[in-house]
Amino acid sequence: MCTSLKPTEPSHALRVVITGASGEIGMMISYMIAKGDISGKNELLDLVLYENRSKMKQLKGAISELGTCNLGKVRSFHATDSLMEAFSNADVIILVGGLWAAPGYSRNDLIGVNALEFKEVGLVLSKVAKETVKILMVVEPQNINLMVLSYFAPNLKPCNLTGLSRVDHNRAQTMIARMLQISCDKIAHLTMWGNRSLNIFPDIRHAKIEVCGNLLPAYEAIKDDFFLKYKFTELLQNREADIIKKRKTNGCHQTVASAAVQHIKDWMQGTKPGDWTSMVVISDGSYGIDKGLAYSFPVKVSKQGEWEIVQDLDINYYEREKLDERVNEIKTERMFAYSILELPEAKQEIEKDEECAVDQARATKWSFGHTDPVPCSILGPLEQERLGSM
Ligand SMILES: NC(=O)c1ccc[n+]([C@@H]2O[C@H](COP(=O)([O-])OP(=O)(O)OC[C@H]3O[C@@H](n4cnc5c(N)ncnc54)[C@H](O)[C@@H]3O)[C@@H](O)[C@H]2O)c1
Repeated sequence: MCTSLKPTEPSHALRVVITGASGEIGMMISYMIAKGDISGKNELLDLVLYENRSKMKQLKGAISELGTCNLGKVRSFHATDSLMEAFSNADVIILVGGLWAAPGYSRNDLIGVNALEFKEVGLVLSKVAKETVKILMVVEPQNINLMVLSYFAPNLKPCNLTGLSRVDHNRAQTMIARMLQISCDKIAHLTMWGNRSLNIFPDIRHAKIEVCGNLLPAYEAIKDDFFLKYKFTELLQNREADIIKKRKTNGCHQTVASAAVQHIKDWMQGTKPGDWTSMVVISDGSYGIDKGLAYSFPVKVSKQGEWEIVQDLDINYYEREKLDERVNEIKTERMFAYSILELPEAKQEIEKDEECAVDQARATKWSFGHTDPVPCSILGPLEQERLGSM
């Protein structure tokens, strides 16, 4: 005979934390996760939504609404303005709260303010993070914020930390799919290298497209080398600004939210067999990228949720240059963040850079000049028409 009227629930639920949860992107991510977009078949969720104290009223309102959506996967909702409380025992942490690149803010403003924020986040994580926690950095610039966080939470290992480069990965995949009038899942082996900036470097040369059951190199399937080499990157770089202008909005919230949720799902359940995705991870020195630098690589994830960098892609001279440009950009921004935080590494890097500058000046005498082999051209009306509807 049943002696209790309380229904039984499994004792374990996945504890997922979202910061900046009452913002545009945080709200969308919360909804997608609450309806089960990242959880396994029978997995329940405890959803912890963190906001600044000044936003608690809005957050509680947002939770009231989510709570009436009949989203079957959620066992509990919890709102908090305490990082310590939010991060304790968390299985997944999605960091969305932070300053964004609103008009009037420079990239350096963004780096400076967010560096101070992620110092605090790192310090709290160093005290309460679970050994197995999965942390996704959504706030820009993801690479720098991730390195700051990791500096102040040295107990976290690279396997705990990733950043979002899936936004541009998804955009590139969708743009190719629309060009060929096929579904996105027919496109594999795309990579966004480095960081998310106006100089994003998409790698289409290694991409494959499924045609009649066979995987063809993208260049062979698309048959427009000029477009792929010289115009695709430019289009991708302008994609966000284009959408924002057309929609008269301040950001591509759906794009970022769905990329973040897909990133977490892949990280928890594994990438598609035979394919990979793009993730910002802490470099182990692969492809000659400095060890310890947060950098977007081709990454595959096992069914057990362990990521690894895809190895042995051949990198040509032009790609090498682009990869190294990204490294230099990230290192310069890291140095700026470290100097705001008055870290000893900033001083050391400045000294090292000064030595390098002297060495370079000496070496210039013997080096021969190199110019970028890719001219950056403006789109012709035909391409604009062709891509206008994407
Ligand atoms: N990875 C990407 O490709 C990409 C693209 C666009 C935006 N973003 C990032 O997404 C983030 C959210 O964008 P949004 O459009 O939702 O902005 P939003 O302003 O609508 O929301 C941001 C939320 O963060 C909160 N917040 C601010 N500082 C905080 C702090 N110190 N701690 C916790 N919460 C804090 C705010 O209260 C606000 O609710 C931005 O920081 C932006 O950098 C990432």
